[in-house]
Amino acid sequence: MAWRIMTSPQSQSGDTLSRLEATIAARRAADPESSYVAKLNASGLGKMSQKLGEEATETIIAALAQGPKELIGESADLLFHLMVLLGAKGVPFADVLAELDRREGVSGIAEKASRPKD
Ligand SMILES: N=c1c2ncn([C@@H]3O[C@H](COP(=O)(O)OP(=O)(O)OP(=O)(O)O)[C@@H](O)[C@H]3O)c2ncn1[C@@H]1O[C@H](COP(=O)(O)O)[C@@H](O)[C@H]1O
Repeated sequence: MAWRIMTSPQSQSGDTLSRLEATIAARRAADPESSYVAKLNASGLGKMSQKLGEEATETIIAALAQGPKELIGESADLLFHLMVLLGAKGVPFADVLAELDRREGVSGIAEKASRPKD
């Protein structure tokens, strides 16, 4: 049976990640004892990058060996940690969306073939 993922009306509006970006910005300077976002920021870019890598690995494991519920959970962790890293680097999420918009309609195969040869 095909899986049907239930989405909330809120997440369908497409601004979930934008709201998360604002929350992360607001929590960055909070008390690391009570805020995970602040704790991550206090620990530095190295730790944030390491967490992103760990969540990517856990997402891969979920995809290969677990079910949709686990894949959804790990994907949420992955996106959250990516948003924290982008925030720490001062990269607006809108810039990432703009890059995706720029790529829209350009086949990955064609784009790769058009790259200059070494
Ligand atoms: N979306 C999230 C979110 N997703 C995952 N996590 C946390 O990410 C961590 C990842 O779990 P892990 O087991 O991999 O991490 P860990 O082993 O506890 O960490 P390490 O000891 O390895 O560093 C957990 O502590 C999760 O609770 C999140 N923490 C916060 N948010 C959002 O950020 C907002 C602000 O959070 P605070 O800054 O904590 O107030 C929240 O209201 C949420 O909207």
